[in-house]
Amino acid sequence: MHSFNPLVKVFDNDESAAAASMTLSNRQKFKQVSPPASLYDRLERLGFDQLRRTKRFKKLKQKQYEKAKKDEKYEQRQKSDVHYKLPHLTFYAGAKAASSFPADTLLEVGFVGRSNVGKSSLLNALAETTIVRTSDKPGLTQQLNFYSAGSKFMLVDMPGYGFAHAEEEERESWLELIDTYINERKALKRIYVVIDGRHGLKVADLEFLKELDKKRVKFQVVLTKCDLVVLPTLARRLMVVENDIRSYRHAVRDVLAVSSKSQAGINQMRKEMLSLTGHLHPAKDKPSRDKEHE
Ligand SMILES: Nc1nc2c(ncn2[C@@H]2O[C@H](COP(=O)(O)OP(=O)(O)OP(=O)(O)O)[C@@H](O)[C@H]2O)c(=O)[nH]1
Ligand SMILES: [Mg+2]
Repeated sequence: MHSFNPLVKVFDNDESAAAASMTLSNRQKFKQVSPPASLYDRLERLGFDQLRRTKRFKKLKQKQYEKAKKDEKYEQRQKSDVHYKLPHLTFYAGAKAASSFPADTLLEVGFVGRSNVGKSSLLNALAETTIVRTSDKPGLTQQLNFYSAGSKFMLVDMPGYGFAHAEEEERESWLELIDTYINERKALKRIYVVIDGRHGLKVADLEFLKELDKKRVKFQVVLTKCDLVVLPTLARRLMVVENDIRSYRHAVRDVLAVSSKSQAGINQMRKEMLSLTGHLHPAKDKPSRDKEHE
């Protein structure tokens, strides 16, 4: 007698079956991981202390967690927090075709990811600005947009991949443009692959990561919209995604967790970007009134 395989019954193509099997195994992986108290401590320091704890979490972890908080080192780390600032962001160029890419004179960091995950919002949060257009509807960014950070380096916002509602032709042309940019751009220092923290890596993401790895482009995964999950889910998500990308040779091992809405994790990401581009000059935190000015 044949054993029942729900994947064969429900899905009639390989990609859907792969998606389903990944979802199932992700769920299993999720149940299995047990984040250590030090991870909760790290997330709290990043600013995720406002996230809701579940009752189960409180029961399991609260003692360990409170102990970590009382730790002397934790107090010192809290006190040494500084506010990092990106140089003032201005729109530099937009490109619908490779022929319109500006000359690559400055180092660049690119932001890619599925539509609507929050790439453009992340640029705004990092640079403490609102100049990058965002929308609650997927597919707003339709070209490569180059933003100059105080003539020091560039942030490059890209259209989303895996956007189901765009015309097939349009989607293909966006992918081609992203592909050409990644293949040819000498100034490209790093790609940030932005993932929705509620969902983790999808099939389209894994395919994209595989391509990046083949191209030998250094990339780092960033979980965003992390304000929309509870703290134990975020901790687990981080562990699962970090495990999922272990086999990619060109992936940065640490996965970043951020929220453009609550600002959690944003300061840490700024610090890493400044360090990456050779412009890390920490300045003591200033009153918020001054933060709007360079
Ligand atoms: N709660 C929450 N919402 C967010 C966050 N980041 C972005 N959003 C919302 O998500 C929606 C999409 O944001 P965008 O920044 O336009 O997304 P995108 O990835 O640039 O989208 P495309 O340009 O279409 O590829 C907007 O409604 C944002 O307000 C976040 O960290 N938390
Ligand atoms: Mg966008």
